[in-house]
Amino acid sequence: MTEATGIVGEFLSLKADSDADLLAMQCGDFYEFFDEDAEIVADELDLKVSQKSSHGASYPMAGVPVDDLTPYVSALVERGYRVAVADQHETADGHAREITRVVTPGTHLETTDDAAQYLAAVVGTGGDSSDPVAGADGSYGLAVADVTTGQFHVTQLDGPDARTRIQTELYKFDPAEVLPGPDLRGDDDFLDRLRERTDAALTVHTEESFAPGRARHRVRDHFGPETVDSVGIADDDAAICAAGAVLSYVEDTGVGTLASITRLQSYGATDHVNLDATTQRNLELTETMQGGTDGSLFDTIDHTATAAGARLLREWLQRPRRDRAELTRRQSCIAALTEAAMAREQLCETLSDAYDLERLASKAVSGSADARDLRAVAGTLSLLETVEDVIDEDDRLADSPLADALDRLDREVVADLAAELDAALVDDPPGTVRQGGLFCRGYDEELDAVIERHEDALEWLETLPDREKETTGITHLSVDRNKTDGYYIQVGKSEADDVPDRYEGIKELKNSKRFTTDELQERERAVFRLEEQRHEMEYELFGDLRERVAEDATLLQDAGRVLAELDAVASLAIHAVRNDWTRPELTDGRELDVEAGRHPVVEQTTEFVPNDLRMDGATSPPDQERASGHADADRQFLIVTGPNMSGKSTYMRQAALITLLAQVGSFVPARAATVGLVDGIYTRVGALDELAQGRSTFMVEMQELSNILHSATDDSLVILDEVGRGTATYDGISIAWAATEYLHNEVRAKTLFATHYHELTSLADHLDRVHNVHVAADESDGDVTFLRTVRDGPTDRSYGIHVADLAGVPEPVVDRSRTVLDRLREEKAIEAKGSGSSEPVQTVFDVNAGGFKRADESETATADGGTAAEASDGGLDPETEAVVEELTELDVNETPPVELLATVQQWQEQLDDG
Ligand SMILES: Nc1ncnc2c1ncn2[C@@H]1O[C@H](COP(=O)(O)OP(=O)(O)OP(=O)(O)O)[C@@H](O)[C@H]1O
Repeated sequence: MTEATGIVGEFLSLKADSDADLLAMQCGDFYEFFDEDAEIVADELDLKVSQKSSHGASYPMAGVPVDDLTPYVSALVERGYRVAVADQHETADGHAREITRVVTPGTHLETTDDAAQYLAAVVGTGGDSSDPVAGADGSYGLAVADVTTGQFHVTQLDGPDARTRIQTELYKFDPAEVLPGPDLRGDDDFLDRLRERTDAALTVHTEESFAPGRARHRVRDHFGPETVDSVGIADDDAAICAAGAVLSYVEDTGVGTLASITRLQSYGATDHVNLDATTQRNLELTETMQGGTDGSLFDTIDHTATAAGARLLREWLQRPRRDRAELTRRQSCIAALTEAAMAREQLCETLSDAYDLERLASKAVSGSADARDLRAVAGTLSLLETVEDVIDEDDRLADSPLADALDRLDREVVADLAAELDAALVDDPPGTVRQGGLFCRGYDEELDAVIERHEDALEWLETLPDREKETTGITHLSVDRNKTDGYYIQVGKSEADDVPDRYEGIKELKNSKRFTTDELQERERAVFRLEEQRHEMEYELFGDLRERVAEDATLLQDAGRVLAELDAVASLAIHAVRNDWTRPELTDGRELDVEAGRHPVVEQTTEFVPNDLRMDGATSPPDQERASGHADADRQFLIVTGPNMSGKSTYMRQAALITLLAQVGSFVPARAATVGLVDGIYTRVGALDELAQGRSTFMVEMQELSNILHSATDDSLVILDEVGRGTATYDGISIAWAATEYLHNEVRAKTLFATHYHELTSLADHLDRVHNVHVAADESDGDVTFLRTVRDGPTDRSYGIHVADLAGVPEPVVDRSRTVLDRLREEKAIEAKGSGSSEPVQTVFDVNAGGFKRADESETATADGGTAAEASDGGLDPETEAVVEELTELDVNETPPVELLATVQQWQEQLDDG
């Protein structure tokens, strides 16, 4: 094939120079995609493909009008493509095109999603990555930016497990795009985990941008050397490398938002509660286990009025804090708002008119804000005054930290900017900045003069029809304008012959004729000239105004943050009031004492039975405890037993969510609660279907357990649901047993452990801080009533068969299971039911003797002694015999319960067939 030339050739060569997945190239009034790109785009966005011939060859082509590019690029980026945009500009000899920006998932400014959109770089220095579970020593740096709001967070983790911990840190941001440092690009384990845990696009950014010298220079250059020192990362090479790479990437993509990244925020490993991705998923913080957002914690408690408020609230849930002062501050704001009902409503009503100032700041900086955006800035800034009034007028709010939040802003500068924008822009400006109509009179003298002349000229045109009618006597005469003919006089056909000589015909239509005159042409030229002049002047003035706003980007970000914070605490107050939540007492101890606690999500849809939870704070130091050997020490490890479906998981998640909400600064669903602040919440939640999925899932379960045992500390909260269930019973019990001992003796974390292994309950007799609780149920006449009440002590039995019944397992199997269970319980014998004859012959498995006997036989035969054959001699058909044989070989203790049920069902079918 010959090489493409002309416009397609230009497209292909630009494309080859970029590392984007797709290129949109401006060709006059359209952005075109050619060749393969055209096909991909047409497919993704349902565009029409046409053919472009170029020097004998034909290429697929798809295009969108210039003004419509943004939504198309957004849709493509949201589908994971990196889209380069080549703009056309005029040159002395025609025009030229060049790539002006590459829009990527992490630098996409026009996102339609209100949630934060993070671009992250992660860098490792030193350490050995050969141990995938424990991670490696060394230093790992993470920099995370949200170009849509200008947020920029940096951290560095060192020492043991730094690699694993930095990954956990990364997942918390749920990044849209990740730039792995040079050392991590070949690390399959790291990349695999990243792909598993996030939907982030992985991008290879130039190695030089990660180089320590260059990165340090860039970071200092961007934020100022003092900032780097003052936020305490001057010596953190890994963090600096990551930060430098992010800045360089944002600059290279050319989306123009680099300047909106104004504040370097560094945070330490101890600022936030450790919440790994598994725990975020298990606790359904922002998404449910099924993947939807409805029914997540965020969905339940979010009553925010603004997108920025919702974004902040979500961030609070994903990154709970450990700083008691900050949490108490949030609590005090919420407390004041819960009491001041009227003021709260006024505040929310005011906030509902607020726009997303953080995002508007980024749009101003990147030059993409239009006049409506700047009007929104003005309107939102002026709301601050109303907000201040609302707070001032209610003593409870005025005396709370809510008032201090506003004081963080330089109110004079805010007022000046709002006033300037108000004076500049008309109330309802058009959505385009190139066609004038943006500015108020009085803003700029020169513009006013042009506008006046323009309007005079327009008035002459508007009054022209009346004058012409009068001088010519023509009745059906109008003056209009269109793109091709410009201004024209239109006369009805019947009078078209009566026009004066000065009328010059330009077009004939079915019922009318169009004319122009010398004077009209002259006036038209004047109008066009003035129009163009006005558009240009307004465009230029608007550019200046936008730059002026961009200079105040930090102020807008701060103001946006304050409003978002007010919105988030107001939302938490609303939820607390509506659901009767209470302010928890926060302590630096280790207790978790909840009176009449509820599950924040389940209580929305269920008549919830509240439950208490008591885990003690003070702990005797390990040596003292060992020395004393006393058995009734503190209560810090609860083994939760109870029937299936009784509410064990709900109870444990409730404990985790109450702790989490307390560390968000929120009120909690309980009558009263004292929460000792934790450094991390770790959960391992088994799903029943894992049984069916086999060994690999068990492997995952064990990896999660391993992570918990490695990461949790004595300040953590650990929730274990059914650990060890994915393997044979004895293995499972042993693992659960050993994990309990390790957590109790070595890790010493506050732990809740739900289990069906009744054997574990005896650990309470051996380990000081282990206590049993159970979710009570009532059983009478074979019916189980779930009481949903948690009581001290272990449960006395399991109710699995009742659940099998509820789940619709066929009646015969359920009945049969009951019999089998009764027999097992009585440690008597299981009978294998025969069929085929009117008088079923019973073969009996004697649990004590481990062998079979005929029901009418008095002697027990041993399992290995050929008894089945003897029994068959006594009249068993071959199907029954086969079942009996299988039954003989089945090890009840080694078989998971569900499998046991399935086997019983299969036997029944076999016997029925026989
Ligand atoms: N305190 C409560 N009040 C009302 N309903 C509850 C309560 N606790 C749990 N439930 C409801 O009971 C059902 C079962 O709860 P859950 O899944 O916690 O049971 P489980 O004991 O963990 O079950 P399994 O052992 O089968 O995993 C859920 O539908 C839940 O909504």
